[in-house]
Amino acid sequence: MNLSEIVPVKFTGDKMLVLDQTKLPGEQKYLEMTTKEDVFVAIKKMKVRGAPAIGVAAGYGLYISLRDYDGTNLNEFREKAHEVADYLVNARPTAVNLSWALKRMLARLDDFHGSVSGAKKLLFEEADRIRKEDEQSCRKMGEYGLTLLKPGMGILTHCNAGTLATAKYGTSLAPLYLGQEKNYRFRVFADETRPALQGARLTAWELSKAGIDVTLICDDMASIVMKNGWIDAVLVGCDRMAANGDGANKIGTSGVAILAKEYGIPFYMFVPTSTIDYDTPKGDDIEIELRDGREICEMWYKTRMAPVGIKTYNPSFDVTSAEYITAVVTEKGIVYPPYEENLQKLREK
Ligand SMILES: CSC[C@@H](O)[C@@H](O)C(=O)COP(=O)(O)O
Repeated sequence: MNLSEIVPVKFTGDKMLVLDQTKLPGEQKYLEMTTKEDVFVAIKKMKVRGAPAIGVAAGYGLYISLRDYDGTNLNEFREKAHEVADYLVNARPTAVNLSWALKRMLARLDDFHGSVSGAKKLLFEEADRIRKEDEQSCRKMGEYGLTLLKPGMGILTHCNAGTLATAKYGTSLAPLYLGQEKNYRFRVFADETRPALQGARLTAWELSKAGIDVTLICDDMASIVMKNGWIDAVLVGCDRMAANGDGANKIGTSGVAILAKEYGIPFYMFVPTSTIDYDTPKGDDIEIELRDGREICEMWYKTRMAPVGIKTYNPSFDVTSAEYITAVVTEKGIVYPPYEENLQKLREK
């Protein structure tokens, strides 16, 4: 498969299109985004999901929400841009790439002096730059990540940090794609990742489409595949890494990390620098999204999975404590503990 065939967010002509990931793997359907509400709902309902892809959607989303502004007053245009950003930033709380991308767009706009049409052009160009940089950054993470792996290794994944979650390649799946080009023959075990099934619906789909050997397991099977000796490394993405190296990722990730430590298996977290939040000192300070309980009981299945009216608790992410992370792979290189100190050094690179 050519990875360019799977693009979660794209601009075709003057249309912003989002691949509706809630329909995958059954249907590949693009939705056109024409308003800020379309973009907000697409992010909230996880039609576009994965931290970097959410950042890309936010960038283009800001642009499409403002391009029909028909005034000529730049200050008023800026105010509107801040209003739209304040709205979009609330679509989901955990992945820092959402606020990171919006802040970056607004900073460019605030520094700009010229016409409103020039400001619109600048916003589009900045959104496009965020997308292109993400693609390059994923490629670099893939190259660094591959240096940690050997041909034939067994790999465990959790959630989807693949091409569907980024501009291209993915973060933690990028080394698998680059390894595939070199005939590394990895054997991948993909956790299904309840409740939204990103592992089953998305990771298993994109890896198998690429011809990579992938076996789908339920989340509660991670321990047995580790015990069987089938896993040589765990590769996961990240939604927000605190300054001390604690990393929030899809619910269940911290359990996988604890298991990996128990079995002596390296646990690698792939974190573009756009996902590091230096303003958040530690994992406990990261807001964990709580989602609708219907995801647990009915949403992804044809029949109900639980009694009507059952109480639910549905946190969408958890924080893996830095002590369980063997290394953090970024586009600027691989970072080892002590994270507090070594993540800071990345800022100078
Ligand atoms: C490169 S994507 C990294 C993370 O965003 C990913 O692992 C993840 O947890 C996605 O969660 P989701 O709820 O599907 O947006």
